[in-house]
Amino acid sequence: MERSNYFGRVGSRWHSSVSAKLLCLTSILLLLTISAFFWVSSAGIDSQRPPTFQRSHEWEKRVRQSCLPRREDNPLVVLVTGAAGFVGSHVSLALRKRGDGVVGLDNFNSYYEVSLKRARQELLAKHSVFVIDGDINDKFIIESILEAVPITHVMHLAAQAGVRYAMQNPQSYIHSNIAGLVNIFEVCKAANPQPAIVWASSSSVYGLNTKVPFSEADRTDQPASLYAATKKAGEGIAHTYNHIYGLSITGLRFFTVYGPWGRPDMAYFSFTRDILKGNPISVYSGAGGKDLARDFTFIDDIVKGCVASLDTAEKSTGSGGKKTGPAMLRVFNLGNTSPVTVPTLVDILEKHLNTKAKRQIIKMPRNGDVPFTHANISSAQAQLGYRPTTNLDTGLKKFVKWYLSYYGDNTNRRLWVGNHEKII
Ligand SMILES: O=C(O)[C@H]1O[C@H](OP(=O)(O)OP(=O)(O)OC[C@H]2O[C@@H](n3ccc(=O)[nH]c3=O)[C@H](O)[C@@H]2O)[C@H](O)[C@@H](O)[C@@H]1O
Repeated sequence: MERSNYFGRVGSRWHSSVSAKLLCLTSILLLLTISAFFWVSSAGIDSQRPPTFQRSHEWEKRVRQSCLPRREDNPLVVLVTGAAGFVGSHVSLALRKRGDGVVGLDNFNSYYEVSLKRARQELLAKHSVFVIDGDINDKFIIESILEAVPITHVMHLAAQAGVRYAMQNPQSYIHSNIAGLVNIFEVCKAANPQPAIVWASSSSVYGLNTKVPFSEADRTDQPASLYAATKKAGEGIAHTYNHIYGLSITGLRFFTVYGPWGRPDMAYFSFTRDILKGNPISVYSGAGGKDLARDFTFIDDIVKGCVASLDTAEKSTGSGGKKTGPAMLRVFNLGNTSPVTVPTLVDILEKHLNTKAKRQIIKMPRNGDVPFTHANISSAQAQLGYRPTTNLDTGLKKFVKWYLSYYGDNTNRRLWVGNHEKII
């Protein structure tokens, strides 16, 4: 055999075995690259988890304990978002006290003093309600909660509230009231079984309407603030998730809610603080010097409306994102049906604080405020048995009692107002 041929043949055999090895090596390398790519990208999804949140057995145990019902007759198992907030903490407490399972979620942001939110969290912990530190935009946390326990209802109260702040920080309203709401709906529609949802809309959707009292069937095309616009958008988004995925959704249009453990950014609260400190208060007046008015609604009445909405919410009809039939979609006014002017609010505060206010009457700034609100609650009365019982004088007396016990009548405490801290 010619050497050259031999080597030729050997060479060609050698070449073919080398190329086979090379091919094999390349495909292994290719396989490794592809799997590495998927591992990294999945790691990328995992690494998107908030560094603070780790789903552990200890965490799951705390969630399950918090959701363990304490009554037999059809207890609810409710995820309350915004549970360290004003309405959220009251609703969580009411549900837990009657024996439902409750777990909370709150991002403890600094829109107002975080210490007040932590104090509400401590109060809930004393009643075995676990409030998880987390943001409604974090899909992983919400999926983890729904996987850890059979959540039957989501009471979605987490939001960027406040009509006037929207002019300072518009993005915060998109982040919480649009993106956050969609995220809640997204996780719920994919859950199996899908929970029913009750969420906080707002009386501000009535905007510049002049027909009073405001009814749910009225057009709501004139929002006066970005806040109101995000709440109106939320109602449209709710319709979409109900229509496509069969989510049972109830929207609640709250009317200027006030009471103990309230929000320091609201007038009744900030007026109280400033009256006690001897600081002037700005009382806005409307066109032609007309007094502004609100249908102020006491927190205990609002809580009854929230709980009745949960109790009457029909099940969602979807399963794992697929709708199997028409689902409940509702919107209710939760107000007091008796508007009171802002100057009268100040009169009542002066009486209960036994201190004269230093009033500065100023023209209502173009800040998203509306001249008045007034709720027609016949729909909530008929379908929820909602009947508000606390008038403003009685409610503010209870608020002032709480305020003085929590802050003391003149102690220097650090308060977050807007996004800066100040001594009150
Ligand atoms: O009904 C609602 O849905 C809304 O009620 C309140 O919004 P608002 O009615 O503006 O409540 P406050 O900020 O407490 O204002 C109450 C009244 O006091 C007036 N005001 C406010 C602040 C101030 O310094 N002076 C003043 O006269 C406002 O114009 C308004 O007429 C809440 O802040 C919103 O989150 C909620 O969505």
